[in-house]
Amino acid sequence: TTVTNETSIASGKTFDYIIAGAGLSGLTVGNKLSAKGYAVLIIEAGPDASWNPEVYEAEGRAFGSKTCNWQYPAYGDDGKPLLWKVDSGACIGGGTSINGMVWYRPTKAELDKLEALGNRGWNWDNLEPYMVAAERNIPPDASQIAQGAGSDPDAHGHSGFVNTSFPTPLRIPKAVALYKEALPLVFPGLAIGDDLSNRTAVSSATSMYTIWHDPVTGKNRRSSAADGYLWPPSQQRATLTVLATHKVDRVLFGHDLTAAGVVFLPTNGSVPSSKGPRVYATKGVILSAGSLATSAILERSGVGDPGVLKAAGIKRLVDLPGVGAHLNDQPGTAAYALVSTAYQNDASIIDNRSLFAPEISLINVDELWPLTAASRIRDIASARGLRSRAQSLVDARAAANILGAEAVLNATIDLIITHRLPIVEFLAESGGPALYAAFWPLMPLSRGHVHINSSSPLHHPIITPRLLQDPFDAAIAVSVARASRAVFASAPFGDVVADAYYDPPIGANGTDAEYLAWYRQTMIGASHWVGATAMMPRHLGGVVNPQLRVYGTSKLHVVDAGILPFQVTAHMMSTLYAVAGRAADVIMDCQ
Ligand SMILES: Cc1cc2nc3c(=O)[nH]c(=O)nc-3n(C[C@H](O)[C@H](O)[C@H](O)COP(=O)(O)OP(=O)(O)OC[C@H]3O[C@@H](n4cnc5c(N)ncnc54)[C@H](O)[C@@H]3O)c2cc1C
Repeated sequence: TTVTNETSIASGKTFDYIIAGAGLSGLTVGNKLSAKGYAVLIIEAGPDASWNPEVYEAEGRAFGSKTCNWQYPAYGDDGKPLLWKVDSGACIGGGTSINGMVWYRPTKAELDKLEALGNRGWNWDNLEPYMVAAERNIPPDASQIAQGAGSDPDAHGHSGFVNTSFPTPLRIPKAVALYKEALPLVFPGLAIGDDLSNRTAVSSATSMYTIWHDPVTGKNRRSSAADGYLWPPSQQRATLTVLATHKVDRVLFGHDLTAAGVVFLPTNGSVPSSKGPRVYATKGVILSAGSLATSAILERSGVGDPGVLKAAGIKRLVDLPGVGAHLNDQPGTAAYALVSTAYQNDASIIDNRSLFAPEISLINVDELWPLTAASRIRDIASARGLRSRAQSLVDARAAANILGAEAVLNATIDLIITHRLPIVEFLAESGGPALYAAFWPLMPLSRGHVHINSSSPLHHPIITPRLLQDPFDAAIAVSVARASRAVFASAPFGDVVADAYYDPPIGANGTDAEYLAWYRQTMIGASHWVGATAMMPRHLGGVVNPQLRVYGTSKLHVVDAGILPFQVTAHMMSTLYAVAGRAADVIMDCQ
């Protein structure tokens, strides 16, 4: 495999396939296509950062690090910048080079819902084998099992390329034991188990990560998409070329809007975009630049909402208002409890290591609202149509998007009500002088958008997250924030916690308005962006069809997190490796 920064490797040349973005999806698809003998070029905007311990050491990355991170600005509806920046992978490996590495699987119900939204073939039965194929699970050892870790062999793959395992040593075992005792007291019915990938039996467990333990250095190492699909000696092949530090500007179309290649340029801006070199593809162009960048490439190529294209000075080729609409992420924040001084130096309670969230709990409506679940569900079910209409009118100004928003909303409500899928993720942690919980609504109904406002590929996309705009999301946020305080105020923490209401200093009698105001002030996106190029029927505001082909074009596909129309109730990677694996087969079948 050739990996280079040299423009000349691609300039003026012809490949079978060109892929934009060497992140999770681009590397998975590129690996599979090149294995079949196709000549594949992947163009990645960022560098190869595999030499950097911030990337390869699982615990080497400081929070908010700029290494391999676009740190995109985000904006409110008023166009003013928000206080937080959006983390997004910016080197070979994409998000998997900087992410939190948490690994567990989604459920059958939600993957089947992809198909129910009009995407034939995209269901659990077809995707699960790809999840299995991607993973190489390393079971816990006896001491990890004794501390609550466990791995159900049926819920994992065992001979893939992405390593999954528990950290050595496990983190904060005494605190995790207290969390396991306290959480079901506050969320009655929560099923504490040993493997969150087996969701038929478990809804809270010790976390597993995409890591492996290196006995030579004694450190936990990240297992990124590049570690799995690009660097291994067994995966080297003459048919794969990766051009790093170059950005795809736009797609070149031939006759009948058939994708024929791309214009690209060095990410450092050393070549003006009007002079960007071209590279050609005979079989297709695949956009895998991620939820936050693929829609920008489409828009610069003339595919998108006519209003957006006009404002950016781009000639319209395909009227596709779903591009950049339906953007969705989970709004997260954290609440802290002060640990009594006697325990502040106890490493089994506070270790200040950075493998995030040693215990993860997934909480459903009955557990969040034990006394009022039925009436809450009635409220949300009766308001569903009105809500999506109002929201989408603000978002996208297009009829198809309103219908699409409604279809997604109905699907989500069905998953919450009929399948009792979780609505909150609760992550147990400690740090500094405190124990703390981070949390977010897991399947938020609010939706934002991401668009360009200029034709330059060197300008960042304009991300408008619109987190917590929907009243249902806001109600969940307030309730889980309150519940987090109750966890730290519960009997199991009696000895360890000195102040359950340490930060924010809002007491048990704080009002909903106070909790909501604090939540809005402190929240950031959980980095699980989906929806910007949704796989849905075109009349619902979809951008790609079930073959992942962009509507109105030929030989142009999107394969990345943006094609998911809604959140899954698991961190993204397990689903995305499966989606990308199947996508490669679907795209080859199109030939
Ligand atoms: C901070 C953070 C923490 C996360 N934690 C977890 C976690 O614990 N568990 C989990 O499962 N998921 C987690 N995720 C989410 C997960 O990493 C992403 O969902 C996943 O990487 C998305 O894959 P993708 O292929 O869509 O895009 P990415 O992996 O982001 O890849 C897109 C690539 O395209 C490149 N690119 C962008 N624009 C262009 C262009 N114009 N031309 C060429 N290349 C371009 C980017 O540099 C990037 O390398 C996290 C993400 C982040 C950012």
